Amino acid sequence: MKDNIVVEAENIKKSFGDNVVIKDISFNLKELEHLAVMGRSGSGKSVLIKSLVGLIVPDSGKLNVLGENILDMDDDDIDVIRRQVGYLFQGGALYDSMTVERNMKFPLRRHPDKPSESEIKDLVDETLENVGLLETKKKYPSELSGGMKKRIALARTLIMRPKIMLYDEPTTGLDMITSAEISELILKMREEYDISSIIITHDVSCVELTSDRVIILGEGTSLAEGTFEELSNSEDKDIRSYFTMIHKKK
Ligand SMILES: Nc1ncnc2c1ncn2[C@@H]1O[C@H](COP(=O)(O)OP(=O)(O)OP(=O)(O)O)[C@@H](O)[C@H]1O
Repeated sequence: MKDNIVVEAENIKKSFGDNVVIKDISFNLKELEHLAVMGRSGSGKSVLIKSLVGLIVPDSGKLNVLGENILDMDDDDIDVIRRQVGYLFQGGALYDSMTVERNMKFPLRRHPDKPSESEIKDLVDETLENVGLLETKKKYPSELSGGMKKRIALARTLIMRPKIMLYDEPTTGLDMITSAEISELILKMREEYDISSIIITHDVSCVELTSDRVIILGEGTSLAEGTFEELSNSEDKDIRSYFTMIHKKK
């Protein structure tokens, strides 16, 4: 991990009408760091990471992503940042009517370098190879298992070579072995592509395997911050409880 800070959030606040979701949250993400974000359903985890790519605009606070204050940006400038931040959505939805290959090519239309056909083919092949699924290129999503779909969705995000990855519950709905494989893949992708990541998850094993640091959100704020070791052995039983079976599933 390096000391450069790639995300800096200070005193973020966000309400939807009367629903105060984020009262006051500050955190940062260092280059090559893996930060896990835990918290009960509805604690604002997704709202927080959506605000990093301009999908949700906080009511107040400071938000720097890759050195840019994204709250002061117009849509075109946010788009430049967005291309460098990969977002693996909860459903990780692939287009069912397209083969894996076409799904992979889809985001490249927005690639600023406008790669040639042969460069696109190389990018698709290399990225699929890296998630171990080159052989699925001509298949449709309906022919793939849940774990495979997740890998392809990840590959499709990685094809843009993001500097930051935002994972929204990457292992939800997968069995324990497949979940562990996805966690391993998250680690491998950091090595391969020098990515810093924020990983929202309820999966304690995923936190243990992937994270350098953990924050727990609750009551609109950060309830605790530390390593997996520190928080899972916390003296505060409420904090420890996030690492027990009760919180493994929603
Ligand atoms: N676009 C929106 N408009 C209105 N309310 C919203 C919007 N997005 C989120 N919320 C509200 O913000 C709260 C937090 O939602 P969020 O999805 O961030 O929770 P979460 O911690 O990610 O939960 P989960 O673990 O279930 O995914 C919820 O009460 C939700 O209804």
